[in-house]
Amino acid sequence: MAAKPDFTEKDAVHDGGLAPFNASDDVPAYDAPKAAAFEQYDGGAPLGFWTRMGCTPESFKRRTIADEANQLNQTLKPRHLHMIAIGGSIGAGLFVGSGSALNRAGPGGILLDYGIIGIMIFNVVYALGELAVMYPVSGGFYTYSTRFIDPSWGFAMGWNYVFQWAIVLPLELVVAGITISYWQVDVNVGVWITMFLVIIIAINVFGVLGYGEEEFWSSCLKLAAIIIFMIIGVICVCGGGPSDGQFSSYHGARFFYDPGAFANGFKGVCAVFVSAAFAFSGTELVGLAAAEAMDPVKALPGAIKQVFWRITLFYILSLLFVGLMVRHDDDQLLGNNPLIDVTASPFVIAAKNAGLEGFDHFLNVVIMVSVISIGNSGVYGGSRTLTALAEQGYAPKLFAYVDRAGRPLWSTLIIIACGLLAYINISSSGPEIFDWLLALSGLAALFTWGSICLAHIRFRKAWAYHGHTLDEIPFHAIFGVYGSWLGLGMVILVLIAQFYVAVWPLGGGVNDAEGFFKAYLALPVVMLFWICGYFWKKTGWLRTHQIDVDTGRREIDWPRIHAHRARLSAMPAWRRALHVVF
Ligand SMILES: NC(=[NH2+])NCCC[C@H](N)C(=O)O
Repeated sequence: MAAKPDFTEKDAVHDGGLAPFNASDDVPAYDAPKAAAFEQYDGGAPLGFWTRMGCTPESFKRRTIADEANQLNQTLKPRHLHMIAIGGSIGAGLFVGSGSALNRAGPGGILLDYGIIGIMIFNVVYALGELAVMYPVSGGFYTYSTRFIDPSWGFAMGWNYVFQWAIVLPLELVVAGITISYWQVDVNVGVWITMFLVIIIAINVFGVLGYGEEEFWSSCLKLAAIIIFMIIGVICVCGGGPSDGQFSSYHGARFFYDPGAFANGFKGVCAVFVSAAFAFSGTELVGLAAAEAMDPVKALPGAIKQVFWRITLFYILSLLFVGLMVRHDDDQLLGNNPLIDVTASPFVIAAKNAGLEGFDHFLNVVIMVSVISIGNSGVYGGSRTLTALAEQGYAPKLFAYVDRAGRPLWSTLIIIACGLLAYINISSSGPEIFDWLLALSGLAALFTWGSICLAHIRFRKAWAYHGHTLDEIPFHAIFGVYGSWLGLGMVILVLIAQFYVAVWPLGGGVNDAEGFFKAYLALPVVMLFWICGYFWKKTGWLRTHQIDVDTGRREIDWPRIHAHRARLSAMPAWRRALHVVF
C-alpha cells in the first residue's frame, strides 16, 4: 500500500486512542458516529422522546445545537441508506412510464435507453459518493457545483432541484389517485388525493426517520414485487404460464423478431431518453440522505454499491422481461397519458397476457405504494435542498429554520403546499398542465447529474493542483475521473438527442413552438436561474487555483482506512472483484 498521505491537522487528532479495526467489517469504518448526542440534547437540555419524534409543541421551537453547519438530525441507519439506494424513488416512471417507452422504442430500444442512462447514473452516484465522503453535505449536493464549478451555476442547480421535486409531488399524488380507479371505485379522485396528502404529512411529522423508515419498507415491497415479476417472467418465457394465457408454450424472444426489437429506429431510441431519465431520477437522493445518516463515511460507500443492483435488477432485467412478454405494438400500451394511466403499465399488461389472475391487482398496489413513497421523497429532497439554499443565503432565511425534532419546518411545509397543485388535475385543463410538469422534471434531472460529474472532475483537478494525492481520498469513484467524463459526455449526448426529437418529433414533420418547449422547457428554466444567480452573486466559472479543496473537509480516521485498504489488497483478485459490487 502507498505511503501514508500528508495528514491535515484535523487528522492528527485521531492518531491516538483509535478503536481497533474490526476485521469482520465489510465496509470501511472511517470515523466515529457522532449521532447520539444530536438526538438527546439540544442546547444542553435533554429532550423527551415525543419531542424528538416531533409530536409535542416543544418540538416546533428552533433548534440550537452546536454544529452550525448542520442542524439536521443524524439518525439514518445503514439499512435505511442501503434501501434508499436500491429502491428509493422508483415508481411510476418505471412501472407505468416504461409502457409508452416500449411503444415508442421497442424492446431492444428500451434496453439501450435504460442501459445508457443506467451507466450514466452509475457514474454520477459514485462521483457524488466520493464527494460526499470527503465533504459533509448538509442538505444539498448542489453545493458541490457552487464550490467546484461556479457559484451562480450552483445557485441554478439548487433551485432547479427544489423545483423538480416540488412539481413531482403533485404529479405522484395524481398517479396515486388514479391507481385507485383501477378498482373502479366510484369516488372522486380528489378524495384520494386528499387522503394521500394526509399520509405524506403524517410521515413527515417524524422527520427524517419517517422518510427513512417509509423508504425502507416501500423499497422492500418494490424489491419483492420485481423479483416475483422476474420469476414469473422466466417461467412464462419458457412456456410454463397458465394454459389459457399467451405463455402456455415456449415463448422465447419472439417479440424481438416480430414485431421487432426497435419500434422507430434511431429516432425511437432518442425519443425515450427523457422517460428513462425520469424513471431513474431520485437515485441521487442517497447522497442527500447521507447528511442525516449516523455514520455516513461508513455507510455511504456500502449504500452506493447497491446502486449497481438497482440498475441491473430493477431497470435492465425487469425491462428485458417486459420486452419479452409485451408486444411493442400492443394497443393497451397506448394509455391516455404515458405516466398517469396505470392500465397502460407494461407490467400489468404482461400479467394480464399471461392469464395470471390477481397479479395485476398486486402490481397496482405496488405502484400505488411506490408513487406515494416518491411523493414523500419529493418532500424530502425539496425541503432539504431548500434549507441548504437558505443557509447559504440563496433563499429566504425563513427556510433555514430547523426545529427541535430536526425538521426543516418551513421548507417542508412549502413543498407539501405544492402538493395542492394536484387538485388542478381534476379540472379539464389538468392533464395538459401535467404534460408540462412532466417534461420539465425529466430533463431537469439531467442537468443535476451532469453538474455532479462536472463538479467531481473539477474537484479532482483542483485536488491535484493543490498538491494532494489520490491516496488522501477515502472513497474513490469506481472509474475515477474517467467515469465522470463518461457520465458528463452521456448527459450531453442525451441532451442533444432530446433536442433532435424536440425539433423533429416522432410523428414526422417539424415541431411547433409549443411542442418544442414542452420537450425542452427545462433548459430555459435552468438558464433563467443561472442568470439570476449571476446577477445576484456576480461570480463566474472558478479557475482551478480558485477552488478551495481544504475548507470543511471531513475528519478522516486514516489508520482505519489504511488497515482496510491493506486488507483489501491482500485478498485474492476474485474477492476484490466481489467486493466492488457487494
Ligand atoms: N426529481 C425528479 N424528477 N423526480 C422524479 C422521480 C420520479 C421517479 N423516479 C419515478 O419513477 O416516478
